[in-house]
Amino acid sequence: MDGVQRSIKEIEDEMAKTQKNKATSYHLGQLRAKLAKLKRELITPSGGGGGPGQGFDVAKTGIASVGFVGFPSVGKSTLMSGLTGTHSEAAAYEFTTLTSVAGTLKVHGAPIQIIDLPGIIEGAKDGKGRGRQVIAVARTCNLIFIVLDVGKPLKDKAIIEHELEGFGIRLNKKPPNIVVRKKDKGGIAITNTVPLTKLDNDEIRAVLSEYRISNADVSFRQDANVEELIDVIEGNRIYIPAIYVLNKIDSISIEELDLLYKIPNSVPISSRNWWNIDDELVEKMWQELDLVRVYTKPRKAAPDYTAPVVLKRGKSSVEDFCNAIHKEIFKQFKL
Ligand SMILES: Nc1nc2c(ncn2[C@@H]2O[C@H](COP(=O)(O)OP(=O)(O)OP(=O)(O)O)[C@@H](O)[C@H]2O)c(=O)[nH]1
Ligand SMILES: [K+]
Ligand SMILES: [Mg+2]
Repeated sequence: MDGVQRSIKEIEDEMAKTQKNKATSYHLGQLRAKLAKLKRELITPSGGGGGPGQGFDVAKTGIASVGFVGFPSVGKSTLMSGLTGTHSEAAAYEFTTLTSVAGTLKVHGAPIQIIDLPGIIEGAKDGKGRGRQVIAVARTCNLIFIVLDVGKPLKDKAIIEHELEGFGIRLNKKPPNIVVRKKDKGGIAITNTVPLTKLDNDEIRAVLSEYRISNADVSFRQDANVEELIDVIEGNRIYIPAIYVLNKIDSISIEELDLLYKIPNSVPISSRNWWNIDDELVEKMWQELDLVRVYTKPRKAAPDYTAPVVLKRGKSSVEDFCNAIHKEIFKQFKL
């Protein structure tokens, strides 16, 4: 354990033995903020070597990208090869895949980049295995498939979520509706449009002070917790949708399968037998990517339904459309 990791452990231990109440909330707020700052050091190491993304970067193609994250041998490569036709080696031993392998899947006319990645293990974000590089690629994707083996305990799910969270990725969450507006003077003014049940003023002040913010208007428009406040102050969080792909259902019973359906945002599949993939998984992927198809209609002719222009929702203005076909067209359009 290096210095940073030891400090993290000390703070976590102290937080664990500190009961939350009025008297301790300032102190707990301070500890939370200190912890977040230390974790940031872990993921952005100063000095060369081992930086995120090294040797692993994927040239982005297509309209959106989906990255596969999971423990070794859960079936990521089997699924990726089947979806895209691009060969990614699959085998019964762990760490078969050693780098990123990208392919393309066409969904409703839109080319989607599918990125197979090496398996990750607990401690990945702290530099174990190739975890950092894997997570760094995942950070750049529009959607993450968290691939799990239904034959293994589902505690894997919590471990992977923790690894991604530790790298500033927020899964299936919206950016917190909190605004911190720094000023030159005037001290701290805290306002809220909804009651705050998870945070008190002391805790908020402790966090701000830990980040050396002494003059700011802070407005809460949701019942936020301390983590969400810190996320807004840190500012480098990435909000990505995730689907839990529960693979190898061919190896379990119907009763066990019923239980799996209770996991939110999940799709049980078998990549070996190709069950539940084309209709269920690919459709769910399409929904989560939230893409918009625009059909072009030549004058005095029927719309062309074979070649839609695909845009991201919220980025589907006439300008975005023109940009998608050709940047020059938009310039002409403005005249
Ligand atoms: N029973 C069953 N086995 C599967 C399924 N999908 C993959 N496998 C097997 O699981 C093993 C691992 O598959 P891979 O596709 O290499 O898994 P991976 O997650 O890419 O593994 P790494 O690259 O090592 O992380 C292989 O022996 C596959 O044949 C499935 O749906 N059912
Ligand atoms: K494998
Ligand atoms: Mg693989």
